Amino acid sequence: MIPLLHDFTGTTVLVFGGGPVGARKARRFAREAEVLVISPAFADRDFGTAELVRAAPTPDEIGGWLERTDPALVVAATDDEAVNDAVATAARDRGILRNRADQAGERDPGSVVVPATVRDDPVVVSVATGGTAPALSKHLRRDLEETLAGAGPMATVCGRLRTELKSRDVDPGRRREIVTDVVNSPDIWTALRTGTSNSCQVIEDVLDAELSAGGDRQ
Ligand SMILES: C[C@@]1(CC(=O)O)c2cc3[nH]c(cc4nc(cc5[nH]c(cc(n2)[C@H]1CCC(=O)O)[C@@](C)(CC(=O)O)[C@@H]5CCC(=O)O)C(CC(=O)O)=C4CCC(=O)O)c(CCC(=O)O)c3CC(=O)O
Ligand SMILES: NC(=O)C1=CN([C@@H]2O[C@H](COP(=O)(O)OP(=O)(O)OC[C@H]3O[C@@H](n4cnc5c(N)ncnc54)[C@H](O)[C@@H]3O)[C@@H](O)[C@H]2O)C=CC1
Repeated sequence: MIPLLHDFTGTTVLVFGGGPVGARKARRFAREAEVLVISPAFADRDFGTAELVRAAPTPDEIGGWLERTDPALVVAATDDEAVNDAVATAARDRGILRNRADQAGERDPGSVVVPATVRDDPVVVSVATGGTAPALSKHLRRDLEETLAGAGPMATVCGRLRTELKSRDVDPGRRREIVTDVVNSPDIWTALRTGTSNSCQVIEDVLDAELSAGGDRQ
């Protein structure tokens, strides 16, 4: 399987199963998509902004739900294997992405897996174990949360610097050098992590240093 980032904005994600696993998947996709959770009962969990629909479809009713809701992705997270099978088959027949929460290993072409994910926007890192050890994915995700502290603001700094340097016609070689030095600077990482400097201050400092160095060179 090959990891990709998929934009779900403006799409519907349909989740079958309102247990803890359905809730976790619903929360995940609700940050971007309209999520509908279909289930006869709902665990006392956070489903994010998902819409909860009380129903217990039989396997031969699953296709109808897909036709009516036209989802970009369907999640099979019920405790009924026949229903999960029907969800996977109905989605495959219609060319819709599908995620089975109750299976690992061998799966249909076109199926997707949900990795453990750390976000410090705009940075995102995901971990998967080929379905072998989801608990390990979770463990590594927690470790990565610490390693990645400050990565979001660092990405913001680099992005704004690139724009600023381009608009000032700094040559591409020098631009790359400046951005690489910023990414490798332990002082800037510490400043962003501890909050002693924010992104704007770091950008201002780097640009000031570059402009005065440019002045010296002339
Ligand atoms: C294949 C996959 C399909 C998919 O769901 O996409 C899948 C399948 C299964 N998971 C099972 C069990 C557990 N899953 C978790 C947790 C997570 N599982 C997630 C993903 C995936 N799980 C995909 C593969 C990812 C990979 O390759 O690593 C995470 C990363 C993402 C998310 O779900 O959001 C999320 C952590 C999120 C986080 O915290 O960051 C825990 C730990 C816990 O709950 O605390 C346990 C119990 C401990 C254990 O068993 O390891 C079982 C057995 C069920 C049973 O025994 O009945 C199956 C089915 C089977 O193996 O047959
Ligand atoms: N991928 C993952 O991360 C994990 C996957 N699992 C697997 O996922 C499945 C779900 O896990 P949990 O949420 O803990 O189980 P659960 O048993 O707590 O919840 C299952 C939900 O499915 C609903 N349901 C039953 N029949 C249905 C139907 N016809 N249509 C729609 N919903 C229906 C139930 O009302 C219940 O809300 C488990 O059977 C297990 O195989 C379990 C742990 C982690």
